[in-house]
Amino acid sequence: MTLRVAVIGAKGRIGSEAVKAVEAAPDMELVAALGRDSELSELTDARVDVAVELTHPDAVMGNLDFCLHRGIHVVTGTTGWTEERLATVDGWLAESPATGLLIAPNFSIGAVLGMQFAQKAARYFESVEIVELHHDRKADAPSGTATRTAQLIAAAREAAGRAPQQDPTTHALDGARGADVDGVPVHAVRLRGLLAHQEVLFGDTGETLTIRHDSLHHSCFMPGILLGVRRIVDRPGLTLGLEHFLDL
Ligand SMILES: NC(=O)C1=CN([C@@H]2O[C@H](COP(=O)(O)OP(=O)(O)OC[C@H]3O[C@@H](n4cnc5c(N)ncnc54)[C@H](OP(=O)(O)O)[C@@H]3O)[C@@H](O)[C@H]2O)C=CC1
Ligand SMILES: O=C(O)C1=N[C@H](C(=O)O)C[C@H](O)C1
Repeated sequence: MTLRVAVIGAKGRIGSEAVKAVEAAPDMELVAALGRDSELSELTDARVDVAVELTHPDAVMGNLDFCLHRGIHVVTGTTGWTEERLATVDGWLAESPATGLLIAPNFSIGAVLGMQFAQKAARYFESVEIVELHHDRKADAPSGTATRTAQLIAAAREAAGRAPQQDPTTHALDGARGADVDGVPVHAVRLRGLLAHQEVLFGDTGETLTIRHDSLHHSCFMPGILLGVRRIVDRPGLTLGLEHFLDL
C-alpha cells in the first residue's frame, strides 16, 4: 500500500530534506507540503495518512490538535516538549484511539544509540553532565535530545539506587553550571557552522567516559523519519522515541 504523506514545515532545514526523502521513497507519495501560511485543511483535502511535522515549538501543538482529531497519524521531530504538553497530546490521542503519534527527540540512528549507551552507562558513574552544541538558528534550549538524554540518565540512576549527584559550587554566575534537567546539568552551545552535536560526560574516581555524537548533514535524520512513517500507521497512541521502532 502506498502511504499518502504530508510534510508540515516543508521549507525548513529538516522539512525540505524530508520532502526529498518522502518523494524518493518507493512506498510513499508526497501529497501535501505545508509552510507557515498554509491551511491545515490541505491535509484533509489531500487525504493524508501520515503527517511529518517539523516546525517550531510555537506551532507543533496546533498542528497535532488538527491532525490527531482527524485520524491523521503524525511523526514529529519538533522540540520544546514539557510534561504538560505530553499530557495534552495523550488526551487528544485518547479521543482518537486509532491514531498514532511518534515524537522523536532525534531521528538519527547515531544519536538514538548515543542516548541508549548513556542510559546504560548512567548507573556506573558518580558524575554526569551533558554538553549539546547546535547551529545558531535554533529556537529551543536545551535541545530535545539533551533533555531526553538527561531524563533517561536520571531514571537509570534512580532505578539503580544512586543518590542525586552533589554540586559543591557556592559561587557562580547565573547559568554557569547549565540547566538542571532532573539533576543532570545540561550546557547548550549555539554556534554558526555547527549542525547538531552532543557529548555526555561521565566521571568517577580516576576515569571519565565521553559519549559523543555529531550530525553533519540533515540527511542523517531521513532513515529515521521514513521508518517512523512506515511504523506509526500500525501503532496507535503515543510512541516517545525512535528506539521503539529499532531492534536495539
Ligand atoms: N527530531 C529530530 O531529529 C530533529 C528535530 N529538529 C527540530 O525540528 C524543528 C524544525 O527545525 P528546523 O528545520 O531547523 O527549523 P526551520 O526554522 O528551518 O524550519 C521550521 C519550519 O517550520 C515553519 N514554521 C515555523 N513556525 C511556524 C509556525 N508558527 N506555524 C507554521 N509553520 C511554522 C517554518 O516556516 P517558514 O519557513 O515560513 O518560517 C519553517 O519552514 C525544530 O524544533 C528542531 O529542533 C530538527 C532536526 C532534527
Ligand atoms: O534543531 C535542530 O537542528 C535539532 N533539533 C533536535 C533537538 O533539539 O534535539 C534534534 C537535533 O539535535 C537537531
